[in-house]
Amino acid sequence: MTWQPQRLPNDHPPVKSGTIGVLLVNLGTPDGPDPKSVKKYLKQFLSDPRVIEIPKIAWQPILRGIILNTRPKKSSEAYTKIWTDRGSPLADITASQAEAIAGDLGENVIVDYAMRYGSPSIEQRLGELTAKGCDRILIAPMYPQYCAATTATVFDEVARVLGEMRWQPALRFVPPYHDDEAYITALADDLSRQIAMLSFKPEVMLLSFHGMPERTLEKGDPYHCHCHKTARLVREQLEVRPEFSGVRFETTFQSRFGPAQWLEPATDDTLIAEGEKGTKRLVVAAPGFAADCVETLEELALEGRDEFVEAGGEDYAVLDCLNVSQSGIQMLDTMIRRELSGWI
Ligand SMILES: C=CC1=C(C)c2cc3[nH]c(cc4nc(cc5[nH]c(cc1n2)c(C)c5CCC(=O)O)C(CCC(=O)O)=C4C)c(C)c3C=C
Ligand SMILES: [Fe+2]
Ligand SMILES: [Fe+2]
Repeated sequence: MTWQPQRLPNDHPPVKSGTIGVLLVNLGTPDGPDPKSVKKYLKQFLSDPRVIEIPKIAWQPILRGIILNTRPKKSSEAYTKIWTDRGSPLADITASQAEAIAGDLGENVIVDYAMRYGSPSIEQRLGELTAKGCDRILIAPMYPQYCAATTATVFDEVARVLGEMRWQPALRFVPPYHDDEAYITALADDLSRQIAMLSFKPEVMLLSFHGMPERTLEKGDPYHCHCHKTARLVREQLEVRPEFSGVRFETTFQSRFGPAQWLEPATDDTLIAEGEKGTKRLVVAAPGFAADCVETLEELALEGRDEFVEAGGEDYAVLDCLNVSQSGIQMLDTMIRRELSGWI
């Protein structure tokens, strides 16, 4: 008997392939600013062992018994102040970033965004991309500085989702870009543009990064070093520009959480110390955030102003993150094109 090729069953499902996906991933945000939505979000976020590195058996009773009964109310007040009719600024800006780079990469590339915690989830978006035929996917964690609590947890979740797929796409990840020339130049140009628009010339510029427990540094997390390298490279580009002549640069860490020792100097303590020692004009930039969020719009812009002014400061401004600025989108486009090399 001669060999016959095996015939496919008539009901073989149609399979789509040949498309490339790009998924921008940022931290996440509640679905609404109300305490219930914030509680749901914090429960998911703060249950991640990459974020709180305390054994589950010790941490879960504290989280469920104390934190989730107190923090949602306080955080909800902060979210209420920054919420817009387009929802959470973090999700809104990340969606706009995806939209802005989508057109440039060609018809065969689908660009979308996901939130590591909350929605749209990585699971949902990976499902949608593969259903649209993306058999190659580039994941872009929107964190310039590598940190286990942010960058690594995106990888963990992508791996978990792929673990449930029969036909997995080929995957690439955008590496941390804390010292990438495209990022440093975009930051320097955008900060210069914004400084030129201020009504005052600052004496001090704080470069404020999100904090981390200090012990993560001892455990080998490169986050602290990445932040300091970004700060040095941006400062080196800025201090030779006329609009920054005489400006003193300081690097600080914000958003302390819980009783453990966090990276120092703390942004809030520094704002108070600057006001008390006679600094009158101060600006803050937050280069570690790819998009404005509750930490920049509320903690820095609102709480930070009060702290500085109550301590004796006068003029205060928080500059926008790269968001969808021309420099920011050009930088994302450059990095994503580079990481898609050979695919497009
Ligand atoms: C940019 C990098 C970030 C690191 C590093 C990071 C570490 C980290 N964060 C918490 C706890 C909270 N963070 C919260 C908000 C928040 N954090 C980041 C980024 C990093 N976090 C962003 C972009 C945001 C804003 C989200 C938004 O919806 O706008 C919050 C929630 C707000 C609040 O209650 O204050 C918490 C809590 C820990 C414990 C941690 C490191 C271990
Ligand atoms: Fe955070
Ligand atoms: Fe905060």
